[in-house]
Amino acid sequence: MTHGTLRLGTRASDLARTQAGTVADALAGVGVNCELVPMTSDGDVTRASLASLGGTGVFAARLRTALLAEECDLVVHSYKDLPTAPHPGLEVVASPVREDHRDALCGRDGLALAELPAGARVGTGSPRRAAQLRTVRPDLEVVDIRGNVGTRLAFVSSGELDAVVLAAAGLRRLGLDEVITETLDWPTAPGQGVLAVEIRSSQDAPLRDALAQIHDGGTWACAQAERSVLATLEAGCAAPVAAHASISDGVGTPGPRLTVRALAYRPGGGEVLEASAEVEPAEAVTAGADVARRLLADGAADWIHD
Ligand SMILES: NCc1[nH]cc(CCC(=O)O)c1CC(=O)O
Repeated sequence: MTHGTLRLGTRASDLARTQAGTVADALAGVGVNCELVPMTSDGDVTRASLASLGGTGVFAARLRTALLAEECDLVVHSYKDLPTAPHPGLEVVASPVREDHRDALCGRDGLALAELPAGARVGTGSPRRAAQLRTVRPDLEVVDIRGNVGTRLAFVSSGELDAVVLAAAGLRRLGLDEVITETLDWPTAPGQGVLAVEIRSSQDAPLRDALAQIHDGGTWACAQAERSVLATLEAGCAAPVAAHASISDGVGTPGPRLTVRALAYRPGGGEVLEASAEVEPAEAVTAGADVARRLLADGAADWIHD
């Protein structure tokens, strides 16, 4: 690397900065110093719906523009928020070890999902979480919310909502574990809890070598399987789709196995399609595409694309 200190581009939210900070710390551990370059995107400054801003790629787009313009040397995304189409001139090259992939219920008065009274108001901005809530608890009122983690939690502390559902990863990274009243065991969004480090395709071997040292191959294989589901479904991160992969340790067996499970939910809840596969980790992408095609063959497209 020609530069002493690398410029690491991040969205400006507390969570994004914390995520970027974990990458900066990991790089420092392998002898590479970074300074954070926080950037505000349209998605951060408006209350308009994500769809009206041109979809879920708005957060990533700002960082990618800055990376291509050489305003920074690398950027950190939540893999969950990154569109599946590759971006010309850029490459996602590394993911550190995955944080908790699960969803978390943050309820008032310590309440778990089954303990919420009938008619309780539960906030989420995710069509997947809304469909899952409606399936498990059709008697609840699901309320569409937006905003960063602090804004969402404030709906509960203010009494406006009885609970919100958030990614456990974000809460844990922010040190907010104590607001979690239940970790939910339903399947989650492709890439949830995984960070994606992106650089320019033209960048040099020393940077790539440093990133290889903070990379986790198992996390990567799982994320690629999950994203392959999304790509094959031609779904965005706002689709009512869950995909989760995990890897067995391989101890006492011929080698590790990757299991990928994909689900599509009827947006109103109550109906779900499911497919899964178990393969060698090297077959992650093929397995993800395979389970997605089985969902499509079973009629998932109507739920995903409306
Ligand atoms: N779509 C917003 C978003 N993107 C990534 C995370 C959390 C961290 C992660 O999943 O890696 C969140 C917040 C949430 O879903 O509660």
